[in-house]
This record gives sequence, C-alpha cells and structure tokens, in this order.
Amino acid sequence: MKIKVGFGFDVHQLKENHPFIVGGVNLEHYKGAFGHSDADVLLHAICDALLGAANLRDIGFHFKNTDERWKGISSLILLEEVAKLLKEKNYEIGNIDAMLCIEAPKINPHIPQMQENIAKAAGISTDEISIKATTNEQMGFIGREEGVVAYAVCLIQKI
Ligand SMILES: Nc1ccn([C@@H]2O[C@H](COP(=O)(O)O)[C@@H](O)[C@H]2O)c(=O)n1
Ligand SMILES: C[C@@]1(CO)OP(=O)(O)OP(=O)(O)OC[C@H]1O
Repeated sequence: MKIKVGFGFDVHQLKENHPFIVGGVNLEHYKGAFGHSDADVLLHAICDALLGAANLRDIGFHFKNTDERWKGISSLILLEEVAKLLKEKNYEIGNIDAMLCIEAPKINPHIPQMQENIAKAAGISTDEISIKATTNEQMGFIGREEGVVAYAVCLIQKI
C-alpha cells in the first residue's frame, strides 16, 4: 500500500470586529481573522497538508485570492473540494494532526465541534482528526494577538 505524508502551514492577520472562524466554528472574540475567504487558518493548513501529500500544489493554486468566487467563502467548502481532488487521484485520507498557535480565546472547548465539521467536509471519521492548541506565551505577533498560525500533517493512501 502506497502511503504519503503531507505538511501544511497557514497564518492570518487578526483585526478587530471580524468574525473568528476556526475549524468551521465561529469563536466569540474581540478580534477575528482577516483574509479573502473566511480566513479559517486551521482548515487552510489542513487543505495544504492534504494537497501536498497528493502532490496537488497548494490552496492558493486551486482557489486564487483574487477570484471573486472565493470571497468570504466558508473554508469547509474548500476542504470538501480538496477531498474531491484527492478522491479523483484515488487517494483516501488516513489521519490528520493539527496544531493551532492562538493566544486567545481557549480552543479546547471547541475541538469536538471542529472535529465534527472537518470529518463531514473531508469524509473521514472524527477519530482520525487530532486538533491541538498552544499560546505563544505572549511573545511575538501571535502573543500580541496580531495574527494566528496553524500547522497540519496528514497521511493519505492509494485506494
Ligand atoms: N488558544 C489556546 C491555547 C491553549 N489552549 C490549551 O491550553 C494549554 C496550555 O497552553 P500553553 O500555551 O500555556 O502551553 C494547551 O496545551 C491547550 O490545551 C487552548 O485551549 N487554547
Ligand atoms: C483561501 C484563499 C482563497 O479565498 O484566500 P485567503 O482566505 O486569503 O487564505 P490564504 O491562506 O491566504 O490562502 C489561499 C487563498 O487563495
């Protein structure tokens, strides 16, 4: 069986009075992530990990940030499209492990809902989706809440 690994990274700026959507969950916070889409940093890192594993370029290659079709779009839809691209290449997703670097708010209470959202969009079990979070101990741009970061790795296999 051919197994491949993928890695993804994303960063988004935080701005006041913006929605803060992470893993398809709308977090209550005084700041939110800014981007062309809904700026879901977790889903973007996961999309890039999946695309990378299948050697299918990256999220910006498939969904250009100048294309009006993707303006404000839910990244759950982008993840669904990425899962379709992998299926067309006869890959199934094994597991995903992701790390969020977000100073605030607390992510832990929202992880089960994020797992549900990602499982539905990617077509895999919640048990195959791990999400973790850390602060940046008040240091740097993450610590000052100027931005947020996510990393993800995944395994995929040929069907
Ligand atoms: N936005 C966050 C950040 C962290 N967590 C959880 O808190 C633990 C401690 O975080 P430190 O950065 O102080 O090490 C971390 O391991 C997470 O479980 C969180 O839920 N949301
Ligand atoms: C998702 C896309 C497309 O709407 O826009 P953004 O929300 O700005 O996100 P980014 O992580 O910069 O990635 C790729 C983009 O093309």
